[in-house]
Amino acid sequence: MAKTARHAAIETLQRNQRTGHPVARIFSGIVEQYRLSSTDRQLAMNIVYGVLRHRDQVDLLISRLCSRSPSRQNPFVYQALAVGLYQIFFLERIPEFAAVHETVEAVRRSGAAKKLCGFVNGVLRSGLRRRDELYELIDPEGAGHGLLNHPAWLTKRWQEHFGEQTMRAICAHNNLEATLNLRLSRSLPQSTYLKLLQEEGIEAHAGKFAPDSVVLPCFHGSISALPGYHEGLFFVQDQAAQLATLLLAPFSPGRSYLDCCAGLGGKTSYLAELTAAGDASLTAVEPDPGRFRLLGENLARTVGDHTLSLHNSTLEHFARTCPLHFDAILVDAPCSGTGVTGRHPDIRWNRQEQDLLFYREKQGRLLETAADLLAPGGVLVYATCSIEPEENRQVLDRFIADHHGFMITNCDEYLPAPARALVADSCFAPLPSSGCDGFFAARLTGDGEG
Ligand SMILES: C[S@@+](CC[C@H](N)C(=O)[O-])C[C@H]1O[C@@H](n2cnc3c(N)ncnc32)[C@H](O)[C@@H]1O
Repeated sequence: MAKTARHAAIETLQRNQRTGHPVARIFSGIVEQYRLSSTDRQLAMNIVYGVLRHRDQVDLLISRLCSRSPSRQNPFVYQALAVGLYQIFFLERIPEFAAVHETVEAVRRSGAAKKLCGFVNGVLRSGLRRRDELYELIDPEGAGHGLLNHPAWLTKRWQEHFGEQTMRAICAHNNLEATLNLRLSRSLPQSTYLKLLQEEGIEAHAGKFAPDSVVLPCFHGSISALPGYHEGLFFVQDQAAQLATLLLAPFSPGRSYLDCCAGLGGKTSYLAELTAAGDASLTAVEPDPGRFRLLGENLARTVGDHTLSLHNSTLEHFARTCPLHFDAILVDAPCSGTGVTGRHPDIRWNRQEQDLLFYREKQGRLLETAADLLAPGGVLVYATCSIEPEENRQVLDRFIADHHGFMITNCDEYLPAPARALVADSCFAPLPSSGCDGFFAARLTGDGEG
């Protein structure tokens, strides 16, 4: 039987709850399995991300409308109720009838007993009838003031580190739909691309902080359909990630650069652009085979014939066999991702506080390994998309305590003027509420600074 957007949404949420695997990975498997049309894919993704961004509010609705609490519901039924109620209370463009009917139909097509379909139908209809009263209950500006849609351990530590007001601003930001951010190829003037988007009827503006960035505040289509995709004229990348790459300056001819944790190549490809004028050598390391394949594809699309040396291995393995030293090294370390839980809302529900200590150890080891590959007078940039001190300052403090030759140099002079407001204690440290992703980057230099 054909599967629909609602079924894909319910199934994705259920698998995410059961396995803790990233929603993006689960969803792309489901899209392929169900052969969803692009419209259904878009709707299903909106619903999944929306439910995760409004989890506390949706759970409160379920508690009010059912005698059983969310945790005691059958998992498929629980996610079906969440999907139905999210559409009724948050997606204005979906007609009420479709929200209820399509959700109940998805439950029926999953093979659920008639009684369960009737139960879901009854709860959703009751939600519709009591909509005004329930809206008030979940309104964060009113009765729902305590509903932050983040786990308590995370809001508690943000409150301690940043204060109540900033913690609330971060949560409010994370609960909004994320913008799409592009980094343009340096061969393409920002004004030309903005005009091109305008001609296509796509709303866009220049990024506030990063010089090569363009922000699409409400784009819902396919990225490969944007003008210039196939010509490699842009890379999807948040402004914070773009700015962190600038810290590897200087980009002068003849220097050698190493990207230790290249991932999908966002920063590698920017580095290739920044060094394109000179005769620089660029090396990138990424152990995950799937990411390494995409890294190759992304670089082929955006960087063209720039000479790059790519290694599908861990940094530790690479370091054991590499005879070279590098003038500038980027350690964009694996992390908890608490700075990007607006863009990836599943992260907030899948992480636990003790994960931070696991990451801290791994990040420390990667930084140590990278430092051994640094040429005298070189620059070492340490970065994460976490806003937790364990993964940022604590990693640096431990590293500097063991490596007396290293010190943190102020990021200020390597960033464009508007981004300097995002520097704290010499490090680049924007919070998610600042207008770009939450991020952390420090620029370290050894004896005889480069
Ligand atoms: C934060 S992501 C990097 C994002 C990337 N720099 C970008 O801009 O798109 C961290 C990456 O580190 C990789 N990684 C994990 N363990 C590693 C190791 N031991 N050595 C090198 N890379 C590692 C992960 O596979 C992941 O792709």
